[in-house]
This record gives sequence, C-alpha cells and structure tokens, in this order.
Amino acid sequence: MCFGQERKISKSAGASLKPLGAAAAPEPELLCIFGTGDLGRSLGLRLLQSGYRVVYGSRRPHSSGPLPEGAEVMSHESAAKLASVIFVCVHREHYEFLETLTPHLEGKVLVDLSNNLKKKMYPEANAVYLQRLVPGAAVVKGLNTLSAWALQNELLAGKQVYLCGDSAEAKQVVSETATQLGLTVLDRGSLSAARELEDFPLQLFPEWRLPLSVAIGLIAFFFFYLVIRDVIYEWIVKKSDISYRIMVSLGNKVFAIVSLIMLSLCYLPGIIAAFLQLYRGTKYRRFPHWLDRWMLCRKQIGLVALGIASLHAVYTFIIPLRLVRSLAVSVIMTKMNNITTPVGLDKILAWRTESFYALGILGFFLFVLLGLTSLPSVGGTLSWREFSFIQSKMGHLSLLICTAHGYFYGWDKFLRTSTYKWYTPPAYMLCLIVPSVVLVLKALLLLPCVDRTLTRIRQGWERTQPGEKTVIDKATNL
Ligand SMILES: NC(=O)C1=CN([C@@H]2O[C@H](COP(=O)(O)OP(=O)(O)OC[C@H]3O[C@@H](n4cnc5c(N)ncnc54)[C@H](OP(=O)(O)O)[C@@H]3O)[C@@H](O)[C@H]2O)C=CC1
Ligand SMILES: [Fe+3]
Repeated sequence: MCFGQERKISKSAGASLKPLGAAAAPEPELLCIFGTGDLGRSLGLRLLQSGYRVVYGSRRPHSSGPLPEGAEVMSHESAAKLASVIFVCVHREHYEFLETLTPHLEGKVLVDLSNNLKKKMYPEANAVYLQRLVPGAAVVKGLNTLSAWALQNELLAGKQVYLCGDSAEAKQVVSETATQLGLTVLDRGSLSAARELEDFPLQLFPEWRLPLSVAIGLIAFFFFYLVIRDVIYEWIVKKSDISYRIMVSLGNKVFAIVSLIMLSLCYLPGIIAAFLQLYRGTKYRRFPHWLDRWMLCRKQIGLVALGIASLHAVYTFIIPLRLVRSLAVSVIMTKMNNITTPVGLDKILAWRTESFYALGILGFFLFVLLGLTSLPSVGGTLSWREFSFIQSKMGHLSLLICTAHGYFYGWDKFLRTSTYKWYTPPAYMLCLIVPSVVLVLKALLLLPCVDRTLTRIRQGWERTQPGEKTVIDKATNL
C-alpha cells in the first residue's frame, strides 16, 4: 500500500467526532528503522519519546543488542512490510542488501541518513545510489546533519535540518516527523541536492572559521609586536632580560587587546551597513558579499572575544599574586639595607587605578551578559525588543566601558615620548583605534537628524536619486 493512502486513512479516522470518553485513542504511527547501530538506536529512542511506534529491521533480530524500550526488532523484510516510512541507518557500503528487498519497498518512503568520510568519495551521492537500487521507493535525503549523541541527549530543539527528494509527498511525510522531533526543516529541493547535503557534516565549524582565523591572526600579530617592543627592546637597549614576562604579563596584554578589538568587530559591520543605507537612501539594495558574511558571523566573533576576555580576567587575577611576591622581596631587601622612604598615597593615581579596575569588571560583566543572551536557549526566551536592547544598546555600552578601561590603562602615557620605543606606539594604543572609531561612528548615527533618516529608511522609506522619479510621482503625473 502506498504511504500516502495509509496516512490519509488515519487522518480521516482521527477527524470523525465521537462522544468524549468513548473515543479509542488513535494508534500512533509505526515507523521503521533499518540498522540497530548508534544512529538507529538514538533515532528510535527519540521517535518513541515523540509518540511514534518503532520497529527495527536487522540482520540479526535475535542478537541485536540493547534497543530502546518499546521498540520491536525483526528481519528487514518483515519490518519493511509493516511501515510506510523507513529510516535507513546503515552505511552506504552495505546498501546492496536493499536490492533484495525491492518488492517490499515499493511505494515506501526511504529516508537516507548516511554520510561519507570525505567529499566526492563515490561517483554519485548516496541517496541517488539508493534510489537507483530501489527505483520503486521515494528516497528522501535528510537528517544526516544530526548526530547520535545529539539525538540521545535531547539537543534537538529548534535545530535546523535539511531535506531533499524528488517526491514532494514523501518530503512532507518526513518533514512532519522531523517537526514532531522538535526540528526545523528546510527543503533543499530535488534529490540532485543530495551531494550538497552529504557534504554539510564534513565541514568543520564553518561559521567559526572566520572568527577563529581573525582571532589567531590578531593574537599572533600582537604577540610578536609585544615581544619586539617589551622584551627584545629591553634586552638590546637596556641589557636587561625580562623574557620570563612572555608567559603571564605579555599573554595577558595580548588577550586584553585582542578581546577588545574583536568586541568592536562585532559592532563595526552594523555601523558600516547603517552608513551604506544612509548613502544609498534605501534598505532594499543588497549589501556587498563580504559585509553579509561578516554580519552573519557576529555572534561567533562575540563568543570568541568573550572566551579571550575570560582568559584576560583569569590572567589579571594571578598578576597581583606575582606582584605581591616581588613586592615582598623588595620590602625585605629595603629593610635589609636600612632604607626608609616615606611612601605617600598619590590620590590621582589611586583614582585612576580604582576606575581602571571598576571599568574592567563592569565591562566584563556586560560582555558575559551579551554572550549568555546570544545562546539560543536564553535568547529564545526574550522578545525581539528585549533581545535587540541587550545586543545593541548594552553591547555598545559594554564596548564603551571596555574602551574606557583601555584609556584608563594608558592614562597620560599617550603624551610621554618614552612610551614610543623605537618610534612604535604601545600595543594597547593600537588596539584602541578600532573601538574608538566604532564608538565615534555610533555617536554620529545617534545624532537626531541622522537617526531619524536611518529609522525612516529601515521602515521602508526610499530617497529618490537625482534625476530619478519614484513610482508614485510617475503615477500622479500621468
Ligand atoms: N552515528 C552518527 O552520529 C551518525 C551516523 N550517520 C550515518 O548513519 C549510518 C549508520 O551510522 P551508525 O549508526 O553510526 O553506524 P553503526 O556501525 O553503529 O551501525 C550500522 C548498522 O548497520 C547495520 N549493518 C552493518 N552491516 C550491514 C550489512 N552488511 N548489511 C545490512 N546492514 C548492516 C547494522 O545493524 P544490524 O546489525 O541491526 O543489521 C549496524 O548496526 C551511516 O551511514 C552514518 O554515516 C549519520 C549521522 C550521524
Ligand atoms: Fe583589562
């Protein structure tokens, strides 16, 4: 029997009205899984928990190992006869056995979840091969981006999965099941897209690649910049070896600098986009590809920046411990040499230091808040307005505070010539450039006249270019 007919019958049965209490609960739909391996077991467990009945088709029905409670196991042939939708959780290399089952798979939906170890491993996509082996079935490729681990640990809520196949009806059936599992389904078209879907899981952290490359590039640049200015300079000019500082002090400076630059890189693309919209006088023209790509990985840039800022926080905690030790040593030395120097408190210096720490702590707190709200499980509980308030307003505030933290660190060192070793500015001055530019540009966008125009553009208003007439003008002139 065709899968479509079976489903129609069960739906119409469910729709007939019966008195309360007298209605027999409709029997849950029966789904079949071929293969009792890792994926088969995890998928079966999740399907059972979502209210389906599950039957396994196995080579060894009597010794198939522990299966989810409530599932039945039998031969492939018997299982295929019972269900209209079959999830094939077997490696592609073993697909030949399906050819012998062709008569029992006629009119059924075969869901191909297989993946390969590398791209272009076989001349044709696994799902296309499966369709060739079983021409009478409707093959749907999909759900292959899930992992057995995620299925077992209920990490599916809202996760996007892809489907493709030549039968719209078959895709609809699989899509309904996936939605029932809490997944969000995206139809990628006909079975010819199967190769693309099979390549997805082979990508290693695709959306993290750019942020991580930027972070590594910045860390490497500032590390060498600081080694040259702080260690090599001291060694050559002052003949003093302070290379031990590479481990903590230098690392701490690098992490502080890179996290601040990366935080500003989260907000820079939004500002460039706003100026582009103001310049173009419309929001309906596409942004350049590089800007689109940059905007799409802002969350990852922010999370990498947060990770690096956390390292800076931890390093900052251990630096005083080291300083206290050096100070203790110097006090002992002073006492031993009978030197007594009255020490007065420099109030300005004290204010600067206190403000520097307070801004650092506050900035880091807001940074953590931004990171937490960017997680789907937290962000999903916020309304759009709450989310944009935290990510935009609090985000810019966090950038402002962290940048001020940097300026307090520099204080009046900007004006001292001794700061510019070998005519190069200190690294923290370099790192303040991008955040300062972002903040100045943001302040410009907040000017009432600019803000008003931008808001109008974002609400759909379009400025006509010189010599160009709007559709409305033309219409009224007619
Ligand atoms: N594990 C994962 O997280 C994911 C896996 N996948 C894909 O799912 C498929 C299965 O993966 P996984 O469950 O990890 O693999 P396993 O090796 O754990 O299980 C494969 C199952 O296939 C069956 N099988 C093995 N050899 C044959 C054969 N010669 N003929 C018929 N059936 C056979 C066996 O079941 P039985 O003994 O009952 O017959 C076996 O348990 C693969 O294509 C994989 O790429 C996709 C996404 C995630
Ligand atoms: Fe700091």
